[in-house]
Amino acid sequence: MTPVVSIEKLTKTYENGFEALKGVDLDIEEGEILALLGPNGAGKTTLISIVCGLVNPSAGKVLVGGHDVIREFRKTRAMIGLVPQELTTDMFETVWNTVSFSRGVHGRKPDPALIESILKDLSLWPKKDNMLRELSGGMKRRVLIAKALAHEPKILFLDEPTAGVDVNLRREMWQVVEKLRANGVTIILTTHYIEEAEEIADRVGVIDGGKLLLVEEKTALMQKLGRKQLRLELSEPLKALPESLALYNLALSDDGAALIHEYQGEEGQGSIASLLAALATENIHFRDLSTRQSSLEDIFVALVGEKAGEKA
Ligand SMILES: Nc1ncnc2c1ncn2[C@@H]1O[C@H](COP(=O)(O)OP(=O)(O)OP(=O)(O)O)[C@@H](O)[C@H]1O
Repeated sequence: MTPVVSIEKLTKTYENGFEALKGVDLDIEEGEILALLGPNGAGKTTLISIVCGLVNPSAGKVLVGGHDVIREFRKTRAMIGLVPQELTTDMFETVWNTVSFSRGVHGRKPDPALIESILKDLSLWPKKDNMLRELSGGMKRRVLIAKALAHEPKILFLDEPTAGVDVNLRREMWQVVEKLRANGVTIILTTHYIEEAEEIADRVGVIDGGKLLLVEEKTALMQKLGRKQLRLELSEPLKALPESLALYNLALSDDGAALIHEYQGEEGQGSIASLLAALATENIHFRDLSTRQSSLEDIFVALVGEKAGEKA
């Protein structure tokens, strides 16, 4: 399938000499939700801005729907909706006018029925005649999305859609994103919240220092890099691990009261059965057991290191 966005060897050096992107290659498939994760200053906004034609690349090529974002800017921009972090529109304007105006800016003919359905989808319909300043923070965020959708883009970029919002609103935003995807919109979002990527993305890209460290299916990524842990609470504490258990990836807790077995993805099933048998042979009994799977956050921190850990 031809990617809807194709980014090739993209670099960006700002005027002050700062290299914000260092050769990024990325294909985005139609209809997917891609989450770009990365610490502050990683290059996420720069990347999005280039695709949206707001920042010029230093080298490389970006195609949107097969069109070059520089030479065919009008065509590519018309296909893209961009949801920035903050509302910069006139706070004394009404919701209806703000969203309708945005359609006009992109050269599209007025379509009140469409604006109505966008506002209804985003639960903004009852507020259509309210001024933006009269809306709650969450409603303002939804107006940003409505504005970006008013010209019927095929691709929607969301720059940190849930930064600084409460848990309920975050869940609500995720539902909005899901609904858009169901309508066939391709969605690219940047986020600091790993939980967000874990929850809604089909694929996850990790950017750090201007480089795309990886981009992979979320579930495959978690299977491949995610570690699992089995913890056995022992009936009697142990002073040391018996030698016969050395071949299992086992650790004894500091107080000797628990055994911790780490394994990767699917390899575990077989090893757990034989570990339990070996414990029985050694006459080691346990009173309880629990398992834990490493999250996308663990994977991300391991990849990007402490810098990301502080942010996450
Ligand atoms: N106009 C500019 N001139 C010089 N440097 C810039 C400019 N814009 C961004 N940068 C630098 O490029 C790097 C990448 O910035 P960018 O905004 O793309 O990061 P980001 O991943 O979006 O970060 P954040 O999560 O904080 O929004 C940063 O170090 C930033 O200081």
